[in-house]
Amino acid sequence: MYQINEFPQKSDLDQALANQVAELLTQAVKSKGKASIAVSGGSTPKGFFNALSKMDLPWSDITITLADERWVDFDSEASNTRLVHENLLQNKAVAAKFFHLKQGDELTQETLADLNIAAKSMLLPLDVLILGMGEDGHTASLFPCSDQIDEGLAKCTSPLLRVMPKSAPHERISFSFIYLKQSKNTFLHISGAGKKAVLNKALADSDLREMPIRAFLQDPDVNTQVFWAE
Ligand SMILES: O=C(O)[C@H](O)[C@@H](O)[C@H](O)[C@H](O)COP(=O)(O)O
Repeated sequence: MYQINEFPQKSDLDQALANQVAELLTQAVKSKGKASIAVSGGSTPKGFFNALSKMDLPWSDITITLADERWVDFDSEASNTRLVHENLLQNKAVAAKFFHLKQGDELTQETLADLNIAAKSMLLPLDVLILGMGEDGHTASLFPCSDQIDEGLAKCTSPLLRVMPKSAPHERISFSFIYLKQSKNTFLHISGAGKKAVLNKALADSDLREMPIRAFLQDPDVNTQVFWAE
């Protein structure tokens, strides 16, 4: 399921999303003493990150992670971890904890197994999930072009999986759908006419492997809040 929330301009969306996420994280810390949020990389979220970073939250009780990460070093321009550190782990949010998806040099089976154990104990289920969407309908690193898409969408798999997309650079690590769908609150953050057209295409059909974002729009157990601005 989904609801579409449209905003006149991106700055209005960024602030509205930051306000809603701030409220959800505050409630989670009040009720269980901690909160976890997974955000996405890309060019869309910078304004949202900046707005959220200035909010007065119990940041030391909040753990931030990523829905997916390119398996590159921190100083790479392609690093989502670097993007989050430079734009979200700033201002008041500098006190937040960060769960690194990229740990070590190689994404070996042992590394993945250790990360899965740590993610289950420290993060899951997520209180807040912020998804992006590519022009091909991918979300996180659930890419239609990858050989791992069936595993990524599978009903029974581990929280994290290794993905080698054919239409995007870098080896990646991504949370799987079955674990992302358990998030207490799921948002799809997109902007521009192009992404609205991709969303409409996703809503017009049902093949999940063709457009993995459909899994978050169609699943009756997920209530995805779409935040879109021109
Ligand atoms: O690692 C990534 O690339 C992201 O997690 C990815 O899922 C992103 O959210 C979309 O590709 C949208 O990216 P833009 O915001 O740049 O369009």
